[in-house]
Amino acid sequence: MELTPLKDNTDDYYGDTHSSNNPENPLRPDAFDISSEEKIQRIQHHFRAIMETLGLDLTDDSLRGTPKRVAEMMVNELFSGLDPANMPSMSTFENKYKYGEMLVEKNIVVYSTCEHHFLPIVGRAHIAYISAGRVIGLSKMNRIVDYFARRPQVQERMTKQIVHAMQKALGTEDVACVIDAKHLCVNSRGIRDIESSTVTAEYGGRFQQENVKREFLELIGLNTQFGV
Ligand SMILES: Nc1nc2c(ncn2[C@@H]2O[C@H](COP(=O)(O)OP(=O)(O)OP(=O)(O)O)[C@@H](O)[C@H]2O)c(=O)[nH]1
Ligand SMILES: [Zn+2]
Repeated sequence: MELTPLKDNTDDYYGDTHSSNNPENPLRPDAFDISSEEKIQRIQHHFRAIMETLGLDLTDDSLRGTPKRVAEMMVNELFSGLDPANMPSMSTFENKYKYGEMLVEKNIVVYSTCEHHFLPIVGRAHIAYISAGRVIGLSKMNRIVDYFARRPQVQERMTKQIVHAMQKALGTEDVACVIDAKHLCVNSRGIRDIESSTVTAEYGGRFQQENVKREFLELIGLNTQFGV
């Protein structure tokens, strides 16, 4: 795995591929050719160079372990959702009780990372579906959010990915997801607006109908006067 050379020495790399229709994260074809252990070693090496470039003394007791700590955190925690091997099993069951209304799993905690600045995204996700014969274990909805959140992300893509995964698992289009999250890249740097948060929504199948959408938004406690 050779690293892509920078095009020049300027501040490029904001990218021009903010494609909203493609819910896949842009991954290199060789993304999983090397092991997690190898990734940790390489990131450790690069992060040490970043710290040294900043002028930090890596012989200091408190800083010595940081490159390894950061590398392990990235590969094993923050970005473990890049690896499809870590996709949670999405156990579904027969809808024996014939529950035909929407089911809402709300206030699911979201910890993700903004792919533009590598700063945290922190918020809540709300998921709903209407069974077409199968029901899903409640915790699986929390797990699927966590899986897609553990990637460098943009919120719009993450919202769509969650809906797609649920639709696939349940065999129905009738799935919706709303995410309300704070982006630390907006809150703690740049414009430094600590109050604003970002709301994204994806409505599949019957959730595109006004009354169904409204019921969902009312159940999760969002003011529907202006729609979302
Ligand atoms: N659409 C979208 N934008 C995001 C998300 N997370 C961060 N951003 C934005 O990505 C943009 C990157 O813009 P740039 O102008 O290249 O970066 P920047 O110079 O750091 O921008 P400022 O934050 O305005 O200082 C910023 O406006 C971020 O707020 C996200 O999940 N979705
Ligand atoms: Zn950002």
